[in-house]
Amino acid sequence: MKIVITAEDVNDWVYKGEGAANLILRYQGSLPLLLGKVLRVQKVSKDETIPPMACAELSMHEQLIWANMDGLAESKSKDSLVQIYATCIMGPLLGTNHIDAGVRVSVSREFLEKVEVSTLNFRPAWRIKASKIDTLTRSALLISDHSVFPSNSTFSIAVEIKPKCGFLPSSEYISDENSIKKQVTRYKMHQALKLNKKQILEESAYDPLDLFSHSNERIHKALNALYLNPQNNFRVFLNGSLIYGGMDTDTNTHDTNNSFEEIIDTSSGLNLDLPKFFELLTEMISKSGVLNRLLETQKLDLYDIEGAIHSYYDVISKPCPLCEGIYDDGLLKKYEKLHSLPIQKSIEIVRDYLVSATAKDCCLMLSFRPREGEAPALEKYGSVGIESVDQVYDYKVFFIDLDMKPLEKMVHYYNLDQKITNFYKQKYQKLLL
Ligand SMILES: O=P(O)(O)O[C@@H]1[C@@H](OP(=O)(O)O)[C@H](OP(=O)(O)O)[C@H](O)[C@H](OP(=O)(O)O)[C@H]1OP(=O)(O)O
Ligand SMILES: Nc1ncnc2c1ncn2[C@@H]1O[C@H](COP(=O)(O)OP(=O)(O)OP(=O)(O)O)[C@@H](O)[C@H]1O
Ligand SMILES: [Zn+2]
Repeated sequence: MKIVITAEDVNDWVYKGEGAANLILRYQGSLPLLLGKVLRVQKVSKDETIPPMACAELSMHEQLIWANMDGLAESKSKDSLVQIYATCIMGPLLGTNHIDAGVRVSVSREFLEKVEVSTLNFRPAWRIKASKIDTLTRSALLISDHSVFPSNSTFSIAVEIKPKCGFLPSSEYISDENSIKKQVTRYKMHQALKLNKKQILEESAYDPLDLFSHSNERIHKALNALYLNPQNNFRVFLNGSLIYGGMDTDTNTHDTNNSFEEIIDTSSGLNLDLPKFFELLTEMISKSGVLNRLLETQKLDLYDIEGAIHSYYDVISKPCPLCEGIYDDGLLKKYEKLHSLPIQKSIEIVRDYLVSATAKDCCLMLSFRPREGEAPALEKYGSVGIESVDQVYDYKVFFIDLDMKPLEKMVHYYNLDQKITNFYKQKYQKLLL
């Protein structure tokens, strides 16, 4: 059945959240087909000088990168691109059972225009300033609401985590002056820059290396740090409604800690105090193994942006402006080695870098509910228990936001990397003085 969403349906769709590139609406109407679904609507930047937020149609060079990749290069619309990319490229890497590419539905221009107005009061001011709904597009993605555990039970809890990059790079192409990148995580260094730009109120103590470690103690520590300073890395939903963390990165949610603890302990019927809540999450993360696959995919970035950027210029057949300004013979030799690789190898380096970028930016949605009675959950769900609680929980884990990153973002990646590293080095040097 072809689904067409028109202006008459606007009251059935309410704001759920948004990222930089998409706005998410939750269905609150009565059509059984749409119950438990969200609609992912594309946005456009209000600043025309900023490159597109996501690939619309593939550029000539992108077609080179994604040639022979399951119909990607031939894909004509952005939605089908998003779907094919999530299913065919990210699926095999992350596990197809953890991926939901959704279905494309038609949306009318009037519907999108009305959504633009109806969501205004719910959107963070800085997001409104930066972007608006793309009213020129004619389709959107209908996806299951993964912040709800699909069952008849009375409630479910979901935790959304944006883990970011979980390893320290060791590429030989990182210049000596940036060797700090091999010792301090990108997340930590970026926090310093974000604080300086007033994008956050305080630096987070979250260390992605803890979350990706195989130590339950360190995973627990990471969750605790995410909880204390959630930014856009941690959110909790009760029955699909946000109860902890915000859509606003600089919202300080410390005041809401008490009510959150009360919800997970008594008022929701979950009966978990905070340490047990984290213990349970830790079990789900460890048992599901999803972070292992995510890390492997992130590690496709073997060359670091300091290496991959040179291959990028070969792919787009432009002289490398970076090599023109390097006077260190040793370093120049290394980069020349990259420039002399066969074009297929350069393409592979850039493609792997982009796939890794998606894996460094996606979110995990872990949803669970206490099992009622003896009945085991469906096979596709996992189950966990912790010693301190006499209860089994059924859970599922889904990745969200597995969008392809545009090739032309490579220059932005290089510039941001240098900015983050230089700022951190400066700060670090100041501290040593
Ligand atoms: O570069 P980063 O690490 O800051 O990541 C960007 C994210 O910032 P973060 O640091 O997680 O707050 C950024 O998130 P926010 O807008 O800050 O919530 C986006 O996810 C962006 O991706 P895209 O432009 O939507 O494709 C992300 O850009 P990509 O680098 O993933 O392309
Ligand atoms: N399928 C889903 N089920 C439940 N909630 C979702 C779903 N998809 C997205 N969301 C919510 O909406 C938010 C924004 O969605 P999404 O990450 O897809 O946006 P984006 O613009 O692509 O993000 P980014 O800024 O990383 O590019 C998520 O952080 C999550 O809270
Ligand atoms: Zn070069």
